[in-house]
Amino acid sequence: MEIGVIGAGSLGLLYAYYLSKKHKVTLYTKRQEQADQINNLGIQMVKENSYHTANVCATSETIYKESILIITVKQYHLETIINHLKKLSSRTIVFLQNGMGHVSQLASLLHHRVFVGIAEHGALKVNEHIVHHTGEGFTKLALYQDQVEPIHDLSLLRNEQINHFPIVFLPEWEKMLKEKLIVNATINPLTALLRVKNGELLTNKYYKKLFYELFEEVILILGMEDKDKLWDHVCGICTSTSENESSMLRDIHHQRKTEIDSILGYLILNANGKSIPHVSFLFTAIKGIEVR
Ligand SMILES: NC(=O)C1=CN([C@@H]2O[C@H](COP(=O)(O)OP(=O)(O)OC[C@H]3O[C@@H](n4cnc5c(N)ncnc54)[C@H](OP(=O)(O)O)[C@@H]3O)[C@@H](O)[C@H]2O)C=CC1
Ligand SMILES: CC(C)(CO)C(=O)C(=O)O
Repeated sequence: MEIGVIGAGSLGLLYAYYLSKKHKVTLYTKRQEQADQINNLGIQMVKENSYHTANVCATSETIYKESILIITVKQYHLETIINHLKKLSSRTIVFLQNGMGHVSQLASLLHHRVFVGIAEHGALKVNEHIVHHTGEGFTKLALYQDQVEPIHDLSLLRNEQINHFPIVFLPEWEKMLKEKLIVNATINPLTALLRVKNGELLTNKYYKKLFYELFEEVILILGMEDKDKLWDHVCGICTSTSENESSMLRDIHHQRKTEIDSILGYLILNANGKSIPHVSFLFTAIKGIEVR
């Protein structure tokens, strides 16, 4: 299959590397200098101190000619891309962003087959063409909204699995995104504000109290049932990533914009007057840190 990956940051380099094992991949960069480096040197993927190289074609031209496009830019860069996608003929488009800010924009793309997904991998861009695969996980995909599932191009991804890069398809897009949102809405802003690794939210009893109170507000806004099971899920991820800095903490350390608008901002927009003091406080605190 011909696959275009749009956004050559941490996740885009990782996905282009693995997908190129079985497919013809074009990686769309923002800057031509990055595309030139990738074309000259390939993508290098580092895992447990060993380097692996894949030759992938890269360009900064927004031609997007492939029948499958995987979007790996941050939430706050989606608008430009979505404006391009609106004008393209029908194809399969996959969104892999954390948060749910993009969901309201997907209605303008319904002439395409739109999938939303969550990436459980950990990826860290080392430089323009090298990516560190810091944690293995599933890519979970679901068809967005009421689109009838056709025999879609992505079926091939399900059938032709790539080693260390499993892809699964789930039936309920909203449940899938909400479960991931709960993780990112609790772990990310708290670790970013407290400047701690994920695991400390469980080992420090005061932080754990805040963590649980925040979790309760997030569940309330999303109207989720099965609170105990979801709390176990969030704690499980916190434990398995205990030595990680969350992406929001990393963004703050590197003085980059965070994805807070599409995580807690999205929740505030959907709170319908519910009492959510922790969510509101954390949203404003992270926005304040961004400005600083
Ligand atoms: N990294 C990870 O482990 C995971 C990330 N995610 C999610 O995936 C998404 C991407 O994250 P991540 O890869 O870490 O982010 P990065 O910031 O590393 O990568 C985003 C890339 O998109 C590029 N970009 C921005 N606008 C455009 C454009 N118009 N055309 C082409 N490229 C563009 C940026 O280019 P430039 O650098 O030149 O500005 C950057 O290279 C986020 O929503 C994140 O939450 C989810 C799970 C895991
Ligand atoms: C799962 C978690 C919290 C891992 O750090 C993450 O997705 C992130 O940091 O954005």
